[in-house]
Amino acid sequence: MDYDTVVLDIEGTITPITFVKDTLFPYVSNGLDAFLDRNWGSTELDSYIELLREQAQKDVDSGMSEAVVIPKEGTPEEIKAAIKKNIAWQMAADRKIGALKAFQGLMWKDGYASGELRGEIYDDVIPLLKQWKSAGKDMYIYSSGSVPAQKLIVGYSDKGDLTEYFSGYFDTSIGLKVESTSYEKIAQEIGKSPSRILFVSDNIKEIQAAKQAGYQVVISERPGNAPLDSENMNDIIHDIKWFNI
Ligand SMILES: CSCCC(=O)C(=O)COP(=O)(O)O
Ligand SMILES: [Mg+2]
Repeated sequence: MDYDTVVLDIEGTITPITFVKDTLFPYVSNGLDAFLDRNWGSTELDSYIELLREQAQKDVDSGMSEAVVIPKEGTPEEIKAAIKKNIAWQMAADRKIGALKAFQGLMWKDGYASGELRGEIYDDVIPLLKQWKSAGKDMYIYSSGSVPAQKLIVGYSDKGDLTEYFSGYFDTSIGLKVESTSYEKIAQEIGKSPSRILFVSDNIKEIQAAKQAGYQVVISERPGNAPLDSENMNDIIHDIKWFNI
């Protein structure tokens, strides 16, 4: 494989899915009540609630009967109850939607700052980052987690601050990870030909989208990742030890 740029997924690739499901998500679910009470009325929180509200309206408009609307008017208790219901619903569905991901990132910021959270990074990632760096390759992250959340997970990781390795970060504001146009836009933004970029992810749909955009691709197969659908794997490089690339 000959490439000069690497784009990495986070969950299921450089970070165990268990860290996200068993640590990051419960941090949000368990701390939401207190977080809302602590920050209620702040301009920052209001802007994130507005994103959730707009998304909920879009969901309703697109016919999602289970969507939970967040009212603009009402007592703080009524509005908070709707926010909690909205977030619980979205998190149960593990939605990769910008408004939810932004809100999660906002809450995680406190956890990383206090030391309660520390990003879990697979041991084999560090030697690879070093190898790629010394070979002059540029490294980026593309994750459904918000860009601030990405910077936190690699900035406050159990392997130290890894931000020095990354030239940039992309989230779903550039487009969904399962759409090939997102990868085309990333290539344009970083000024590289897709054929010179290697994308690594655990998600076959993301891999297929990147491949369709002309990227080189490698699937990350980690313990605990969702089983890969072999029917969709025909012309996709499948390397169990993706760190051997
Ligand atoms: C980087 S934020 C924590 C992980 C997360 O919420 C997420 O959705 C990660 O998805 P990915 O695209 O990295 O598989
Ligand atoms: Mg992933």
